[in-house]
Amino acid sequence: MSVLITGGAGYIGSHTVLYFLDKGEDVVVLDSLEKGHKQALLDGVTFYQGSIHDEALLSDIFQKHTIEAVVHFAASSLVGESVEKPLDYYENNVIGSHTLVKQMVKHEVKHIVFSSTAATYGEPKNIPIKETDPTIPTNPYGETKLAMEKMFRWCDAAYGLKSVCLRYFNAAGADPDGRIGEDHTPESHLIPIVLQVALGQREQVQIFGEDYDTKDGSCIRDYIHVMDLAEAHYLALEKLRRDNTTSIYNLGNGKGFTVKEVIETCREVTGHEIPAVVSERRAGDPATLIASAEQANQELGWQPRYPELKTIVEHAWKWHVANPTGYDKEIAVNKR
Ligand SMILES: NC(=O)c1ccc[n+]([C@@H]2O[C@H](COP(=O)([O-])OP(=O)(O)OC[C@H]3O[C@@H](n4cnc5c(N)ncnc54)[C@H](O)[C@@H]3O)[C@@H](O)[C@H]2O)c1
Ligand SMILES: O=c1ccn([C@@H]2O[C@H](COP(=O)(O)OP(=O)(O)O[C@H]3O[C@H](CO)[C@H](O)[C@H](O)[C@H]3O)[C@@H](O)[C@H]2O)c(=O)[nH]1
Repeated sequence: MSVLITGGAGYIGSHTVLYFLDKGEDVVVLDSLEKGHKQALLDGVTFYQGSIHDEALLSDIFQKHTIEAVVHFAASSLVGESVEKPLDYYENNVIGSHTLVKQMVKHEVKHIVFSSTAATYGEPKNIPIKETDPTIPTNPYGETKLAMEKMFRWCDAAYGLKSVCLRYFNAAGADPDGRIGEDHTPESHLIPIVLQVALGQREQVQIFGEDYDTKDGSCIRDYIHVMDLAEAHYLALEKLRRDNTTSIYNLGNGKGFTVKEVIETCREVTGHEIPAVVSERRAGDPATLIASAEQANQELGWQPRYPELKTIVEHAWKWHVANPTGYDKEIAVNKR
């Protein structure tokens, strides 16, 4: 029995593949490589380069392998881009997932673990945010993820497809052993951008707004280690196998850090000065996003192993120092 991991060559997907392999799972990866990296896949992974839109390819994969469950990362996930190109986001995230799920139903695959996001909440009513809080997305990206969550609920009622939707807060860090890391082009996430400044690849980091209602005026986010996310996917799959029920969980540390605190931690870890300038707010950024992950703690038995921001930055820094230009130019094929 195999687990199909879509988007498995991307940042969070590749770390999850690593975790699943370490757990002895048989993994099949489908990724278009539009954003992902072949080099992020270690030896021994069965890999198909292609799209979740490709029905024939999906059908082929479901016929060739005995797929027990799907872990579905493949998506477009830039908030700003989604505002400019909503139709692209509906196409890749909603229509793409619809095509995938249709094939799952056809081939009687009954379990899916889905990458959802804190962006489903929009501007939060309460901090920390609970799964039962209102979901009113402020951008098309969050809206498409919420649409998928709802589709899964109806698919449970109609076809018995059981899903676990994981609403991640801010993924960060890298494999502690330095085998793989984060390489997005263009990079939009705070921590890798700050580390690129430390590496001398950018002159400075921009702080998007310092007039928010927070302790130092910059936005607060809940940063969660990518390997802790990977583990949560495994625990979600185990829960599906055990209980066969549909559910939704927040994944975060329950602790928030301002943009300025993140930059300061990066200065401590790297020993570099890291110039920062304050610029305009970025459209669509809520002031504060902090997860209540109590439900995942209790029902999945999930406890983050690397909750400290310093550790998260240290692991990211280790990979960036070893791979200053990311995968394409520096890294050879990884060996487990
Ligand atoms: N990074 C975060 O902080 C964060 C937070 C919340 C949710 N998420 C979600 O987690 C998932 C993974 O995020 P990531 O940061 O690893 O992104 P990523 O871009 O690194 O990974 C996504 C992968 O999916 C692949 N892909 C995209 N469209 C595809 C398609 N149509 N067919 C096949 N492959 C396709 C890309 O090539 C890429 O390898 C996404 O669904 C994202 O929305 C990410
Ligand atoms: O150069 C930068 C980049 C980011 N930021 C700030 O740093 C914080 C974190 O920004 P990221 O871009 O790293 O992450 P986001 O919080 O915007 O988004 C992440 O979390 C979201 C859920 O909250 C979505 O799921 C999304 O996919 C995921 O990337 C934000 O306040 C942002 O304004 C800066 O100040 N300067």
